[in-house]
Amino acid sequence: MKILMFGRGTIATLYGWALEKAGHEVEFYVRPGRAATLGSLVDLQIRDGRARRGAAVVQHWPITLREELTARHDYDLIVLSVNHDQLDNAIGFLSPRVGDATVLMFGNVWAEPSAVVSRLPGDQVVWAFPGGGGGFTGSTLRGGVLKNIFMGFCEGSNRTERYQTVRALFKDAGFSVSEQPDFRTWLWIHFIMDAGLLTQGLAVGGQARLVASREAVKQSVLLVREMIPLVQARGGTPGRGAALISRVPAELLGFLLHRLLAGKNLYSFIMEEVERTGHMTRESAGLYARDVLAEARRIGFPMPRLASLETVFAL
Ligand SMILES: NC(=O)C1=CN([C@@H]2O[C@H](COP(=O)(O)OP(=O)(O)OC[C@H]3O[C@@H](n4cnc5c(N)ncnc54)[C@H](OP(=O)(O)O)[C@@H]3O)[C@@H](O)[C@H]2O)C=CC1
Ligand SMILES: CC(C)(CO)C(=O)C(=O)O
Repeated sequence: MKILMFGRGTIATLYGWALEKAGHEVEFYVRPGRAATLGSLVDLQIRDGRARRGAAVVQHWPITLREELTARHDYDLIVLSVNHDQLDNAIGFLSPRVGDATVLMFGNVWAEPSAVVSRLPGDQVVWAFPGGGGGFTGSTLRGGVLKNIFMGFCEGSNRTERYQTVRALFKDAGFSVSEQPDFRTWLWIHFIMDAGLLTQGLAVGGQARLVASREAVKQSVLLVREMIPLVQARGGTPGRGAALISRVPAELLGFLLHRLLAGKNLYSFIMEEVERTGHMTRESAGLYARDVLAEARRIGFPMPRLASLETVFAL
């Protein structure tokens, strides 16, 4: 398969590498003028959750950057993994250039998913979310991929041939796919979990401090708990996981989440690399809470706990 990763960001590079290793032809679209600065080599210092014990990968990886994309391209798949506030712009650029490619939406979304992709041909859009992460320092990529990725359906999308092809692409590359039928709600719940953790991280002076404190992790659970009804108010249908967050004592949830975040596992390693590389600035981390609070205010939904931390995440 011929694959275009949109941008040469963290997720695009991690999964571009994994897909190229699985035998596909992978290229990166970067903004005009960026190829020379980015260079055609990435230093990978990552861990691969598909291998035993998340084996380390240290490799100089030559990549192909493209600064141009016309509608007459021959890519089978375009992987769109940009920050949620960059989606509108990226899709505006892509919409007249999609051609016959499948577009894989592969990152955070907080707006209405069907509205986000409304300028793309609906039957060419497939939804997924990465199970990996990290960040760049210069041309060195630190982080990793978990074995699992998430896929699912938003309004108007379903188990089409294109969906099956993308699913098979990842499975054949050694990933396991966790299928979430109501992907719209899944994306929103994931987003508020990011918002809770990132906001509390900002409140205590960084994700490393958050992870070191069971109390701070518990506070992030309370933030997420407050946000779940907002997802419902927007028409989402939070399932069992969200019900657990709402009902299980925060002390216990804080304890369990703290164990996951502070434990020696690939997920906590990846989150440490996000922090260590400075991938999230104060501004980008605060964006999650700003967007959640803006939506709450837009629909008149009270969110006192989050609002009380506004000075922490305001611009
Ligand atoms: N990093 C992580 O640990 C994780 C990230 N995610 C999610 O995955 C998504 C991608 O994140 P991540 O890879 O970290 O983000 P990055 O900021 O690392 O990468 C985004 C890339 O997209 C490029 N880009 C954005 N808009 C355009 C455009 N219009 N034209 C050309 N290039 C563009 C950016 O280029 P430029 O620099 O020129 O703007 C940048 O290279 C996000 O939704 C994020 O929340 C999910 C799990 C973990
Ligand atoms: C790691 C983080 C918060 C930042 O990129 C992220 O985007 C995610 O896990 O969804």
